[in-house]
Amino acid sequence: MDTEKLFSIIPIKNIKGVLPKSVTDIAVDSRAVSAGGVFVCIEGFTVDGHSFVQKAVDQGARVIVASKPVAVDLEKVAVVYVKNTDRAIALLAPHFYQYPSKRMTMIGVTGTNGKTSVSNMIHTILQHTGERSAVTGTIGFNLDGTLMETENTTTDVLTTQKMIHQAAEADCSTMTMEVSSHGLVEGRLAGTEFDIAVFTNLTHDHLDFHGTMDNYGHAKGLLFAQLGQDLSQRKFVVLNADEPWSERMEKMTSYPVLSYGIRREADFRARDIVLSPDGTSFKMETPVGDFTVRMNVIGEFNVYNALAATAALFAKGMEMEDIINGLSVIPAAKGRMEKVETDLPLTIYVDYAHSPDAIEKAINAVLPYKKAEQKLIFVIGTGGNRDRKKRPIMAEKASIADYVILTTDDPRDEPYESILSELEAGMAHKRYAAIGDRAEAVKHAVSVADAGDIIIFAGKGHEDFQIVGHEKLPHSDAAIALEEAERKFRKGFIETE
Ligand SMILES: CC(=O)N[C@H]1[C@@H](OP(=O)(O)OP(=O)(O)OC[C@H]2O[C@@H](n3ccc(=O)[nH]c3=O)[C@H](O)[C@@H]2O)O[C@H](CO)[C@@H](O)[C@@H]1O[C@H](C)C(=O)N[C@@H](C)C(=O)N[C@H](CCC(=O)O)C(=O)O
Repeated sequence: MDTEKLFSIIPIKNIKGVLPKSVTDIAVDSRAVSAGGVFVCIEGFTVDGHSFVQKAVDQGARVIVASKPVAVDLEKVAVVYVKNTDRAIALLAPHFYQYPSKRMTMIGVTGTNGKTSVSNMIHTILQHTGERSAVTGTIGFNLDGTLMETENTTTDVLTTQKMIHQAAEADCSTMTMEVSSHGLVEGRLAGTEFDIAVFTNLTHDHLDFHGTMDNYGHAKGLLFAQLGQDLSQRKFVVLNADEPWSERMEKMTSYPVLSYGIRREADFRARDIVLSPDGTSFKMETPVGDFTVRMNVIGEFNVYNALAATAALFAKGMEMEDIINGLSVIPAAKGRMEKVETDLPLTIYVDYAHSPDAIEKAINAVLPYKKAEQKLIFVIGTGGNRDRKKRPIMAEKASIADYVILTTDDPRDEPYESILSELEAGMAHKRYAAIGDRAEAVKHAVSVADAGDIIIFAGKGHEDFQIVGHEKLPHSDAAIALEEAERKFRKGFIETE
């Protein structure tokens, strides 16, 4: 890109050295700098990008954007000094990629729970009708079937613009993004203009970051500001009518609202819901008539997710028949009440639930069809050095299960004992074990299970690691549970080690 054009978008304090005529790329991570590119130094929470300038130069950077003095060979590299590099990259990133969000229908999904499932439902339904679609969030960036890993649910502003650009270049008609409150507050969505904003719910989570529920709710509402002002485009807000926070969200936007729900009046409302271990069916009342929905995913929470996805796609202008057809092929989102395939006499689910509300939803997904003779064994863990207030509330919610195993979920460098004792404080009965090592906790869950029982492993979901200390160790609840179950239930099982 022409350098003068690129930097015309930001206020500059001064420039040292000579700017090249053009630059090839832009990076905020020194490890991602390419020859002839720009490196923008970001002052992070843990490290300061200014300390990686030499690395960026060694990688071939031609221009450095900095807010503090940096020592470089000005014969080879130019330095653009700005007041605030966060602000600079928020402007440079969408400018560099030519505002790609304007080239597609952009759907943003926010809320404490349901973001991943709703986003992936929207994506699957679109693909089912042959539309090219991209989706990004906790599970990664899925561009027309190819999945790429991402660091965060909502990625940094540069990665976000790059992904949107890639989706637009691949001729996707729609991109759906999971939007986290961290992402909104930290400006990771600067330059992203959404057409449809979906809000699912707001329950206790991330209060270590936001401080209060009011701040957390306000952060979620920032998504509505991302709808932009281009009124020639169809714009809608989709709100959960059964969620008390939706009333406040509605006051934060002037765009038309489509509501969905089960318990209260809504534009998209489910009734006659039948929940079973193999799927869910219900009648959906919509502004254009009633439809029968059959889905392979389980639990009432997935009825809410389906309603949210339907309202968003209706807002986009999709035919109801196509939406209903698409809902019938939705697979469980990776790690969201995902049934682990096995012919052993156990029903095992892995779920990402790591907030009190999500735990309640996971348990309620199986209670309607759990037989009296079946035990529900529930394994929960919480992360170390994060939102400690939610720990006892999570354990209290988990107490509905017949047997609970309290453990850790990325303990980081917090001792097991403090995590477990804060969880134990919330337990409403004594039918539980507290085991810090997650692998041992998983094995214990299988050891206390009888044939026919149900086990839910909550917290890790799609993740295949456990962060202990500063190390990211490989870990899979499903793999450990299956191995243990083979040993316990399969006659003639031969130990391989
Ligand atoms: C607290 C927080 O938001 N941290 C985010 C932040 O980290 P940070 O400010 O510490 O940045 P850093 O990693 O120290 O790096 C600073 C700068 O140096 C650069 N650097 C770094 C190393 C190097 O060798 N070279 C280099 O140039 C980095 O690219 C960066 O530009 O910027 C990083 C890069 O964008 C994020 O990955 C990181 O998210 C961390 C991993 C995180 O845990 N975030 C959580 C709190 C989060 O954002 N969660 C939400 C919600 C999820 C949910 O809904 O459950 C999410 O959207 O994921």
